[in-house]
Amino acid sequence: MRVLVTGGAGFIGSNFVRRMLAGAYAGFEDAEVVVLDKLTYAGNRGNLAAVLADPRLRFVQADICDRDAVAGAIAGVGTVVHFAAESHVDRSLLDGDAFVASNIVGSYELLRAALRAEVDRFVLVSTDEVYGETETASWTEDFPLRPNSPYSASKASAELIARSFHRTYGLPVCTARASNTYGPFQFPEKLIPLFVTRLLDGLTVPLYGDGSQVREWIHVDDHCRGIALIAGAGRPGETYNIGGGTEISNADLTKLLLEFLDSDWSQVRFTEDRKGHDRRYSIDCRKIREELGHRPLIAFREGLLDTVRWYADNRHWWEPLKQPGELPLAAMAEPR
Ligand SMILES: NC(=O)c1ccc[n+]([C@@H]2O[C@H](COP(=O)([O-])OP(=O)(O)OC[C@H]3O[C@@H](n4cnc5c(N)ncnc54)[C@H](O)[C@@H]3O)[C@@H](O)[C@H]2O)c1
Ligand SMILES: Cc1cn([C@H]2C[C@H](O)[C@@H](COP(=O)(O)OP(=O)(O)O[C@H]3O[C@H](CO)[C@@H](O)[C@H](O)[C@H]3O)O2)c(=O)[nH]c1=O
Repeated sequence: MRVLVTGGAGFIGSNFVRRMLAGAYAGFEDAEVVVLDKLTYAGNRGNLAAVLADPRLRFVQADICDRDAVAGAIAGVGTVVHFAAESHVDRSLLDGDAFVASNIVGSYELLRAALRAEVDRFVLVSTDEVYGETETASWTEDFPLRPNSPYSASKASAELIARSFHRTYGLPVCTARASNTYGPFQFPEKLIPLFVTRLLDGLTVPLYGDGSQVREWIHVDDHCRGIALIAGAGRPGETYNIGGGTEISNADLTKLLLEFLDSDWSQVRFTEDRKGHDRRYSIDCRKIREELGHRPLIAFREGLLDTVRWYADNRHWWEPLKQPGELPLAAMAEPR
């Protein structure tokens, strides 16, 4: 069986490819993997260093908007797992162009190619951010989509196009909406790797607003296992939430990171809030648990501590990725 993994050189995609080639996913033990990745600022061939020499892996550097490249990469593929996207909310607030191109147009191109290639399964990796924000409820899959950032709106747009391909043409699409994901190889722009790498450098960390916003966190291994279960046995046309079950405010998460890194609250700088900042994300994951037997296996505190250790041990990986001054909100952070 051949599996096309778009965005396989990014954070979650590279973890997924390494685990798949290690035989971690039932039904995919003999899979050949084609990685299709443009290698944007967030993509790094080195993320796949452990498996690049594996003869079952083919790496194609191309844009998912490139029709001919996509047609070439998808030939002979049975399952598509579509991770490739612009993924950082703050960047989408500065400039949405790449988000519309990659997340909407690119997803359309892949769906179009998957239809022509008659694939058996197309997993669209979406996000819980498409629901917007919630005060008290935990979202089930049938909650309305109310995305609030250009990023989440672009992801919701891809979902709607995918839905139309299922309804109109019968393309066997499944959609996954996972919560905030953490673990090794995450680009040091998202909260956890940004704060960990800055604290390792002895710098302050920029906490947006009053730090009371709540996110639900899942370890990347638990997220990827959910995606593999959906790829193997998800029902076509269905959407599955994948959550970690740990809700925590950004301020409390920051306290944990300070504790792990022997730092204190004087390292925290409150900054201007993110525009349109969603207050709370929370998902109900009964559907994937009952249908596919998925539940998170990695406890948050242990997973977070392992992740902190990984960044401490892998400075050579993140040191070249530090980009002072590029992000809009980096203006609020001290220069590196
Ligand atoms: N990180 C999270 O917390 C999280 C949570 C839920 C869902 N997701 C979704 O999971 C997917 C992966 O997220 P991530 O955090 O690993 O992202 P990432 O930014 O680390 O990686 C994205 C990858 O996609 C590639 N890419 C981007 N545009 C491309 C294009 N036009 N053509 C080909 N490749 C392209 C990049 O080079 C990179 O390798 C995304 O679809 C994201 O929306 C992320
Ligand atoms: C980068 C940064 C973030 N924050 C806050 C904003 C959020 O409330 C919270 C987490 O921010 P981020 O790490 O950027 O993640 P968030 O915006 O929630 O989005 C993530 O989680 C989503 C899933 O919920 C994914 O779809 C996105 O791809 C992923 O980036 O921390 C800060 O307070 N300071 C910061 O410097």
